[in-house]
Amino acid sequence: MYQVQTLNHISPKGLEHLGANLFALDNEGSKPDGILVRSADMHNMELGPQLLAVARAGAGTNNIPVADCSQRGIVVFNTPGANANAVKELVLAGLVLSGRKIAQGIAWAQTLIAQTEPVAKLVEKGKKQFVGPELAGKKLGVIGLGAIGVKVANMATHLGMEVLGYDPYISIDAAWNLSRSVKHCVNLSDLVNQCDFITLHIPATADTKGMVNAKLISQMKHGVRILNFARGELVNNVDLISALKSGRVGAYVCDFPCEELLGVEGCVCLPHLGASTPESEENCAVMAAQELSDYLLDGNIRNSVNFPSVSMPRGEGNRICVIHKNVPGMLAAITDVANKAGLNIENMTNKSRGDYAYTMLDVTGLVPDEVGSGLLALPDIIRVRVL
Ligand SMILES: NC(=O)C1=CN([C@@H]2O[C@H](COP(=O)(O)OP(=O)(O)OC[C@H]3O[C@@H](n4cnc5c(N)ncnc54)[C@H](O)[C@@H]3O)[C@@H](O)[C@H]2O)C=CC1
Ligand SMILES: O=C(O)C(=O)COP(=O)(O)O
Repeated sequence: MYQVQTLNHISPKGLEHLGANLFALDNEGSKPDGILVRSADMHNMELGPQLLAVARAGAGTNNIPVADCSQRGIVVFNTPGANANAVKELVLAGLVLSGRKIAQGIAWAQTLIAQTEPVAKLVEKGKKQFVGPELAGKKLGVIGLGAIGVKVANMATHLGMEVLGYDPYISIDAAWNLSRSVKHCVNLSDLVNQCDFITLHIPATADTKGMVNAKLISQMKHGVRILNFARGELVNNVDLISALKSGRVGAYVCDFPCEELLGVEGCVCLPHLGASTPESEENCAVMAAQELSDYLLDGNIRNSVNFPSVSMPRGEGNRICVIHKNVPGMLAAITDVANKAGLNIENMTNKSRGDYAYTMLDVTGLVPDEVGSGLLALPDIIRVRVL
């Protein structure tokens, strides 16, 4: 029986994939084998030595100590693309919100109730303060053309916008899915200096944190409207607020409110609603639960952010799963331990990713305890499981 701890509300449709005969679900989870998480911050959590995997029901993994997990042989999964449509639809709202002063208009309309003049008359008199531009014919810059960025870029072409995209690491899949009318920018300056609207769809990493700062803003068009449905950390808020005050930035629509942004004119804050649809919550939960189950039960790795994708159909016999450093001689050392125990290796697979690698062996014959301890005694072996 595997213990699975949920750190956030996870759609019950996903949890159904963790059958009660094999998995015990627990919110408190004193010693979980697996963790299911959305945005809960895990950086200061103590992760026990028994923890095998963390599955993020969503895209961003900056709330998880991924490097530390890698060193300890904890596999971290996410659910690529599972909430992309939900975010795309909210970006559509964000585009309109950033131009048409809808949030300000709604807030103003609410104040009319207390006035002496008829509301309809006040509306017609006051509406001119909320005039804002249309999207059609304007230039949209999409920074990051992954699961969400591609959907946003393609959608904007259907709104009659001219779309420019920037992503130096674009995947082949994403490139195939991108509309041919999206213009490819090879550097960021090229994109930011001509766009009326700019939308961010990149992960928060050491390289991207604070990337929208005074320097980048100074290269943007006067009055540019910026949308951030990616992560708050991508933007230097002090620089952004000062650009909103000077009018250099016309509007900032952001899914990540924080103290300094609230109440700033021109800033529209949403409470991290990008993925908050029943459809997306269900998609993410189902995918995360399946990834976790597949790894805990069979050792297969799919959609991990820190270990390679490795899977084999399960046959008869036992499976030995080894997480190790990506250094020469490991395969020979691992198979040597299996041979010495008299095991016949029926199938074997090995893949590496950066500093780490993963090897799975399907063997016939009972696996004696010495195999596990023998493997763990080898240098550069991080974790061994016999399933
Ligand atoms: N507001 C919300 O509720 C949600 C926010 N997100 C955020 O959006 C981000 C993107 O999500 P997905 O599109 O699903 O991820 P993804 O991994 O499919 O796409 C990210 C893209 O960013 C690109 N990229 C990385 N560094 C870059 C850089 N310096 N410049 C330009 N491009 C760069 C990558 O090559 C990749 O194509 C997530 O990491 C997460 O932080 C994701 C889902 C929901
Ligand atoms: O998937 C992501 O990166 C998100 O930001 C969504 O977060 P959530 O699952 O709604 O807490």
